[in-house]
Amino acid sequence: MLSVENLSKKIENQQVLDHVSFTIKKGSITALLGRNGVGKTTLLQTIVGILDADTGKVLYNDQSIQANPGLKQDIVFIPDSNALFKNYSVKEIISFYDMIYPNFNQKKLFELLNKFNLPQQGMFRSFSKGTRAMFFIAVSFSTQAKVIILDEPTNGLDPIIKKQMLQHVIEEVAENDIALLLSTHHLNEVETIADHVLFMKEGRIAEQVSLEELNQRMKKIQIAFKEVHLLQITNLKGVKLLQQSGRVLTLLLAQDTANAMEILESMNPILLEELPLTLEDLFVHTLGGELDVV
Ligand SMILES: Nc1ncnc2c1ncn2[C@@H]1O[C@H](COP(=O)(O)OP(=O)(O)OP(=O)(O)O)[C@@H](O)[C@H]1O
Repeated sequence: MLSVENLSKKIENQQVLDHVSFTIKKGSITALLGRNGVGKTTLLQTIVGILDADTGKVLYNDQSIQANPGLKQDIVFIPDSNALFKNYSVKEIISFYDMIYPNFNQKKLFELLNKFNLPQQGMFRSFSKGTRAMFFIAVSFSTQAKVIILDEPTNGLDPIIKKQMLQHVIEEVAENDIALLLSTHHLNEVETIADHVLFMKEGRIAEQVSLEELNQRMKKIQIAFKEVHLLQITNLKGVKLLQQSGRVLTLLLAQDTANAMEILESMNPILLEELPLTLEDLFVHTLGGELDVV
């Protein structure tokens, strides 16, 4: 539905986006993940044309957005900061979106404001941070755009409203065949709602996969041996040590899982147990290094 092809962008001589390509599909939620400063916000802003790409294209239903700006009526972007609207009233913000999006549904907006206990009038600057964030999430779905792009949408939301909001996002995407792309640092939220993940590293997409595929491809295990040297384990192809606690090793089997399991079993472990794989394991594996990645 929305394809990004070879998008590159330099800012002040820094290659912030480096040949980024991926596709997001309707009825699907894709999470854009990456460490601070890898280019997530720049990517989202370049997709929607707030920033111009140096090279590359963004296609909506196979048509270039740059060449057909009218296509943007089907795409809505909600930035992580809504400071731009702080001097506007709710009424003015609604008029603004109503003017830009021909299918803007005010009835739906007021239903959502009601559902989430959000103010229906007043100056935007008088709202709390969480209320502002929720307000714009409600606005995004009310545009009835088919592609929704949210930059760190849950920042500032308390756990209860966040849970309600994430549930609402899942329902909207499924019911209205929306393609939703969101950037976040909160991996637990991604596990709750996303079906695809884009791992971004130094301006490039390091990996795009479905969570289902990742879970099939990788395994996390706990294993302990009486007399096997650690190096014998960590030298095995595709085996990564996540943690060591005495004799007990927590391993991520990232490639050729069946073969790695066979070799490990042949070493007569005194403990071998499969553990649930978390997105944090995958994040650490894909983006490398330390555990304090987000
Ligand atoms: N207007 C700008 N001027 C100079 N450098 C910029 C500008 N915008 C972005 N950058 C640089 O581009 C890189 C990517 O920034 P970006 O905000 O896209 O990262 P991010 O992945 O969204 O980070 P975070 O997770 O911290 O929000 C950073 O090194 C940043 O300093």
